[in-house]
Amino acid sequence: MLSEQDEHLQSRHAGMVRASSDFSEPMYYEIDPLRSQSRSSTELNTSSCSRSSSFDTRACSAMAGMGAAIGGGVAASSKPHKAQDGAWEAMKKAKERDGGLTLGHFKFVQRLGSGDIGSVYLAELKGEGTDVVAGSNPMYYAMKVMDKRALATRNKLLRAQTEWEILEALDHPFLPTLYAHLDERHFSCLVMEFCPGGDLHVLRQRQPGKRFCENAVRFYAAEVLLALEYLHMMGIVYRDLKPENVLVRDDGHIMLSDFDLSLKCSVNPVLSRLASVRQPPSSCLPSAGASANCELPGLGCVAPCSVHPIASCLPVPRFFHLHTPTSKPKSAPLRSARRTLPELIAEPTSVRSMSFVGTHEYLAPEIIIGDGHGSAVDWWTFGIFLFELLHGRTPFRGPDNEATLMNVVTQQLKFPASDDPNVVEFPSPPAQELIRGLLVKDPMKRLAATRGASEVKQHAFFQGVNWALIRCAVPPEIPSPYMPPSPSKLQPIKNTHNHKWVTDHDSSEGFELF
Ligand SMILES: Nc1ncnc2c1ncn2[C@@H]1O[C@H](COP(=O)(O)OP(=O)(O)OP(=O)(O)O)[C@@H](O)[C@H]1O
Repeated sequence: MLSEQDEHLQSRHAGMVRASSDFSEPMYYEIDPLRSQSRSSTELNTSSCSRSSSFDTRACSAMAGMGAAIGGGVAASSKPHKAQDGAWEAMKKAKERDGGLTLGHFKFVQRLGSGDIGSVYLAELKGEGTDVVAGSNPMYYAMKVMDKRALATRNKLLRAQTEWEILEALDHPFLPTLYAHLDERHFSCLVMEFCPGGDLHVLRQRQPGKRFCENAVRFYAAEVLLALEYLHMMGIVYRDLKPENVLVRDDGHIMLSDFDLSLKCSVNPVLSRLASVRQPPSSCLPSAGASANCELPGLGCVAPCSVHPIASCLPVPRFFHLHTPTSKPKSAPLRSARRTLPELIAEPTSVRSMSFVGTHEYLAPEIIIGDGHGSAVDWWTFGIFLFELLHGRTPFRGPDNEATLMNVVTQQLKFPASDDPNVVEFPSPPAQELIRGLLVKDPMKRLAATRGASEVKQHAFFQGVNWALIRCAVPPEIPSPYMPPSPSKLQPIKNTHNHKWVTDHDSSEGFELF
């Protein structure tokens, strides 16, 4: 018999409910009635289902855009934060040497997964990474391969185009680097950074009690928060935050993936003087005693208030400022100077979309009600994400999708009682307060609705996080180095759209697609 968790896991990639987009014109509507509850992303349009001429025009220009680089392989524009990246250098070298990139430059090693608009493969750049001294050090990439005909017949061209445009604009340590876009006759391919650590949904299943300790949650949430902050600053509302879309890099840091449901809009970042910094209730601040108990020598961790055993798991991320009872208290002028530091507010507050997009358990009430939504939906999903990482389930999940949606709109948020009789409160009071602030049903009253990420960063739950140095912090878990499957274990790939797939099981060449 399958446990609830296993069933939940099984249904993650099956069962799909999708339809239109942010363009006012609806495109299609598909439902898989066999699945009562799925974790797939949703793209439903609440209006009628006729296709419009304006869609056709935009879809045609999207198709033209995607075809503009046929055969050449368009490398994404410069990515300053990838200056020292070997994968980036190898790609540049191959491109300069051969005057462009094609699918022929890659050896396909295995299928990593598939989503609504394409499949993602692990691909190796042929002939690169072989070093006489260091030996063979293959350059791996994740390649999202989209069948252009399938995209066109399923009205997904604009989705694919949006994802490409967004990926091309990104340059952030916790967001994917687009190394190249290959536009071949049948396929449109996005070549991105490969994350060998899987996703946070899978990683959570491996934790004791299938939930992360609070320190780990703080680490992952802090990195996701920085990624969301950057996206909002770029005028991108992500709309699909869930553990499945948070991938783990080889160094244990995260990468937010999957932008085909994102919304692009304009934003006007402003620098404002803080009137006051939200101070946590004194009961939430780590006491000297708690700090002494939970601190590991040399790790500089501010321990969370909770004394739950899960919250004290090891290793403690090394991304907090050192707070010890012996730390010199900050002087009053320094404290007041910090309080009046200018704050960057880059929240695209004026954006409005009527689309029904997201994942059922993560949908914000305003999306379900259909009142129009904006960037506040990302703060709602951030609250659900925190809850799920801490508790191993989302707060409003019902027996089926319809019940889930009803619960999101009507049910009060409740934290499950701790299964440990010695623990009075889990998660810690600051974690509960943050989640409550994010899961306010009225988007106007939701935490971060106006001041965005800055407001969340100042919350007591993140107290002591060294935001500037998170990238150098020690993550809760570092994945083991990636080992490619032996050629005999490679599975043939189904050709679903009549294009030619060649599998080569007898050689170490993997398989290729044409
Ligand atoms: N850069 C990557 N490194 C490693 N695995 C990846 C990478 N990108 C995607 N994957 C894997 O491929 C799968 C498919 O990804 P994709 O972004 O196409 O769709 P999805 O997130 O599953 O679904 P959808 O687009 O329908 O919401 C993911 O579930 C993930 O496991």
